[in-house]
Amino acid sequence: MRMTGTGIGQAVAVGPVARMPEPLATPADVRSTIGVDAEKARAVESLGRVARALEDRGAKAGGTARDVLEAQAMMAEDPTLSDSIDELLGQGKTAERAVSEAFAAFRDQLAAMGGYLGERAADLDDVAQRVIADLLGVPAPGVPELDEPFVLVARDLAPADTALLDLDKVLALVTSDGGPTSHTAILAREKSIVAVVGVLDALSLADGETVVVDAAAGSVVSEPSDDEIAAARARIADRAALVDAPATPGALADGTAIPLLANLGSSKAAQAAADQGAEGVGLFRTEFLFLDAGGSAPTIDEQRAHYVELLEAFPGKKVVVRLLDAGADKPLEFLNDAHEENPALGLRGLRALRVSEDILREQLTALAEADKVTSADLWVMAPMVSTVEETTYFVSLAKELGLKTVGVMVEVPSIALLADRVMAEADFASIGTNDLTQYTLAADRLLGSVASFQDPWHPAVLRLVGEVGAAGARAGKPVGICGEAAADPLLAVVLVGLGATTLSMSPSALADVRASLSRYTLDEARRFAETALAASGAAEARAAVTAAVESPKETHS
Ligand SMILES: C=C(OP(=O)(O)O)C(=O)O
Ligand SMILES: [Mg+2]
Repeated sequence: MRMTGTGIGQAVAVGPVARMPEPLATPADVRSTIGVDAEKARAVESLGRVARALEDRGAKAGGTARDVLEAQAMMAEDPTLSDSIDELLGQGKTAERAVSEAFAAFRDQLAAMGGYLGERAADLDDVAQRVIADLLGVPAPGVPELDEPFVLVARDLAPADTALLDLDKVLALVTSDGGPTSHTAILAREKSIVAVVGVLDALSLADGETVVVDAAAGSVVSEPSDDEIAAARARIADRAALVDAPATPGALADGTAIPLLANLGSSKAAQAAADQGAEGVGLFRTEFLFLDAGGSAPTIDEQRAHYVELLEAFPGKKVVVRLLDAGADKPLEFLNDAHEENPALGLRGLRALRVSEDILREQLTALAEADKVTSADLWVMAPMVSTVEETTYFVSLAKELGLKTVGVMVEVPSIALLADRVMAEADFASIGTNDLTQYTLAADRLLGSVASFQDPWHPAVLRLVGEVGAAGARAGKPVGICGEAAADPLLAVVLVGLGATTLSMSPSALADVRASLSRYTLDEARRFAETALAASGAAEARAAVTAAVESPKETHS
């Protein structure tokens, strides 16, 4: 049987299923026999113990996992939750029951919000289970411990479990819940774990049965035939060879160079990206620097130190730093108004920086100073630019403050449509396909209910990319892609056919994209682009290009 979901990455795995144990039963609603104060003491101690344990696991895991686990630890000690637990204890309930009810009420509120917050509901369930297990003195539910490697099947994986998965044991992850922005998906992507999330029938898989998990196809095949297993094993061997192959510069089959760059959010990840063959950095997101600074912008000195560390990791290489993109999915208290009804259409990105121009000037100054003492080739660009006038404003300010190569992100359809005029002002453009898709299809990128619209294969998005590519070629200026679209190996070829001159992506995607580009010439890439543009929707475009790739003769006719 073939089940489908959202695949994360391109890899494939074969192995026996191991199911996550089912959650603990809801504690019975019986009256406490030890009294309110004693129950309160038990609850407080347990919540504290679980919070500390989550923090310890976070410290051990580091990176994104640490942030996720620390957020969970904070949930355990959330004052609103502890108030409702106290209230329930006051009614004579046991600590187990009060914790269960209070967390369940809060999780329902989150789930009802949908989108990013809805996907945090699973995190809350996990914290509740850990506290109840602690109160009952039983082990916390978690990943099974087996001697042989297995495919882990679960409703949804708690961040605490994903973060600490033993990658030698877990061949793949299959979950019945969770969307592309769930923590499971984010962490699986970061750790390069083969994963398919949102497989509705996943829980019908039984312990011990063999499955083929294909992330590229977003499928899970149960009871696979011998041929299917052999084909999957051959792909596993091919991928292993690919990942181990020396990281040559990105190029098409006819030798056209397409530099492959990394998307980074912290200079700490720079060395690992260089090791995975990144030829530079195509998008350095600076929001994290500002989020970590706590309540105000970091000083010029603090910023300079961070930028120097980044630039030093790429001597002689291109590094594109994006100015602070606060607002919408990345709000910052000191720059954004929390009360906007449509923050994605509000004062975000360059619009917010322009209102607080001192912050913009300080960031540009810190970058110019870091550039002076390092040998990387620093480019800077502004996020959420929607007019030619904003382009002129940003380019002239950045140049006045000493930056040499200054460009804009193309994330809003208006400037893709006026790309000629934008390219006359800017030194380069970098297309952010995540936002460009959100704005072209009018679909909030954080909202699960409209996730199906958020597909960069949509010909409307591709047509805008083509406008920018053509304008770049006419002006003789580079056009990069730095949204998730560049990490899709087949779409990457289409984007090059539309005029992209560089591609930037999370480092774990580099090997697959490099291999895919090397299979096609520029002429073929252009033909695939035409095929995609001629389709009427995202699914049709993907299917038409996949068919063209599989029967090359037709594309030549
Ligand atoms: C690269 C992009 O920026 P971010 O995902 O940080 O908004 C994008 O919008 O495609
Ligand atoms: Mg963006």
